[in-house]
Amino acid sequence: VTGMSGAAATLDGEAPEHSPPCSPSYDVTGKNKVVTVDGVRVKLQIWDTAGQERFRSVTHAYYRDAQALLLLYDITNKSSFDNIRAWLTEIHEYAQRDVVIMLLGNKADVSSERVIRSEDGETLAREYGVPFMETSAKTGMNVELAFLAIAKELKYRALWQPDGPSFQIRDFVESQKKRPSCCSVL
Ligand SMILES: Nc1nc2c(ncn2[C@@H]2O[C@H](COP(=O)(O)OP(=O)(O)OP(=O)(O)O)[C@@H](O)[C@H]2O)c(=O)[nH]1
Repeated sequence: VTGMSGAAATLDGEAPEHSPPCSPSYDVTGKNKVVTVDGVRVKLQIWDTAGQERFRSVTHAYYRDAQALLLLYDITNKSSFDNIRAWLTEIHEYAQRDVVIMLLGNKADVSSERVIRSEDGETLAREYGVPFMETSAKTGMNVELAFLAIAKELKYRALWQPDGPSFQIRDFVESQKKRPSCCSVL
C-alpha cells in the first residue's frame, strides 16, 4: 500500500488483432503488464519496494533506472503521507532526471478511517508538479487508470514527433479519475 513502485516500458509495435485501437486492454502476467494504447503495445515491467524502504541502498538500485515511479501513501496513515516528501527528495537525487512520477493515495474505500484529505494529496502533488489521484486496491478504483496514464506518457515520449499531438499526463489523469463518494470527504 505504501512506498514506491517503479516501471520501465518497452514498446512492442502493433497491437494484436483482438484489441481494438483506442480502447486500452490489459494483460497482467506476473509483474509484467501490457497496456495497449492507441494500437501500440506498451509493456511495463513493474516492481515494488515490498517493505524494503528501510534499506535505502536497496531501493536506490530499484529506482535508479526506472522510467516511471508510483508513490503510494495510505489515506488512513499519516506517517505514510509524511514519508512522501522524503521519497520525492530521494527521487530528485537518485532517479532519472525525466522520470514520470505519480502520487497515489490508496485505501480510498475506507472512508471511516481517513486521516488525509484529498485536498492534502492534491496540494502536495501540485507543489511537486506531479499527477495525483486516490485509488483503492480493494475496489480497483483508478488502479488501471494509473497504469494507463503511465503507459500513455511513456509511449508519447518514445514516439514523440515535433508536429504530432501533445499529451499532458496531469490533464489526462484529471479528466479520467474517479473521486471517492461524497461521504468519504472529511
Ligand atoms: N481496504 C483496503 N485495504 C487495502 C488496500 N490496499 C491494500 N490493503 C490492505 O492493506 C494491507 C497492507 O497491504 P500491503 O500491500 O502489504 O502494504 P505495503 O505497505 O506495500 O506493505 P509492504 O509490502 O510490506 O511494504 C493488506 O492487508 C492489504 O490487504 C485498499 O485499497 N483498501
